[in-house]
Amino acid sequence: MPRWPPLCRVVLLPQRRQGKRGRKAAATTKHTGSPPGARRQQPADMLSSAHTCTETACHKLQARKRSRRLTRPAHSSRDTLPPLPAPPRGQQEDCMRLNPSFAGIALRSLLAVDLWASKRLGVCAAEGSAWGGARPLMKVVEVSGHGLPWLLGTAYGLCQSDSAATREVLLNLLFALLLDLVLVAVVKGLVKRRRPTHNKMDMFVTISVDKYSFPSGHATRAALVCRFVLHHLVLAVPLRVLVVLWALIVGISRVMLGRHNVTDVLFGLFLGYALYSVVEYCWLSPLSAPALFALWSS
Ligand SMILES: CC(C)=CCC/C(C)=C/CC/C(C)=C/COP(=O)(O)O
Repeated sequence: MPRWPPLCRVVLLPQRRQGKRGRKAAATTKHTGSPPGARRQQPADMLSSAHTCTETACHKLQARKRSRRLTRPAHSSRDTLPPLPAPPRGQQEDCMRLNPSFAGIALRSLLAVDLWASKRLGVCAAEGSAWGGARPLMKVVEVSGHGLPWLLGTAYGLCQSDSAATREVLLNLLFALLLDLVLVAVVKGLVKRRRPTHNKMDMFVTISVDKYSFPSGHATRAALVCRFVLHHLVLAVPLRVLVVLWALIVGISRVMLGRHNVTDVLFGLFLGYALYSVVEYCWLSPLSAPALFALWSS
């Protein structure tokens, strides 16, 4: 059997069905590697045919088997060409690596920029870093957005409150904080993105999933609490501005301390903001959760 050039699919046609013109074409193809009348392949064509080359590489084995199969008599009941079988799994992965999708390239580029920017912005990651002197202050900001003080403070306020309205708001804040802890733990456990390598693991009280960084728990909490407070507390404008600034500073401090990449914080802020809408939707009141409120008033 003749050996055909690897790019040439003409070889896959059975000789007996080609006729005179077909045989001539096949002869030309054998000699030049391209069908008669076809212009010579230009560099641009080669670029655009990269996919074909990859596909051919992936199907090389299958094409050989297939051409062997085509030597059977033309009167065979299976005269028509069967579809090419899917390449084995390993070869499929090679194809994907050689032909990354636009989304894949965009995501990889975003992550590369994210890592680079996060490293540059981690100016308080250690005492010896560019802004190492500000590290103690950043750690105070860290504690201000930590889950434990917020949970303990809300629970304490709930125990002390003597008005039904305050109790309702604090009970919902407690519910929101717990929901946030669970959601962040689930996403961290699923995504399993490691914290930046320049992070010093000297954080105030952590749980097991806190070895992961996506999303930032501090950022979700800051955005959630910020929306909650702005919605349920009557505050003067300067105080409202301070609350928003606090949430932003908590987010920024996560990157400056080297705890997180920028995307962890951005997604965290988005998640916390969205979570508040869920809390509003599931708002607990003496009407929707009478047992819970009865328990508290007794
Ligand atoms: C009731 C209970 C389970 C309390 C746990 C409070 C706690 C230890 C929360 C973890 C807060 C924390 C360290 C989050 C990590 O924040 P990132 O911004 O570093 O993701």
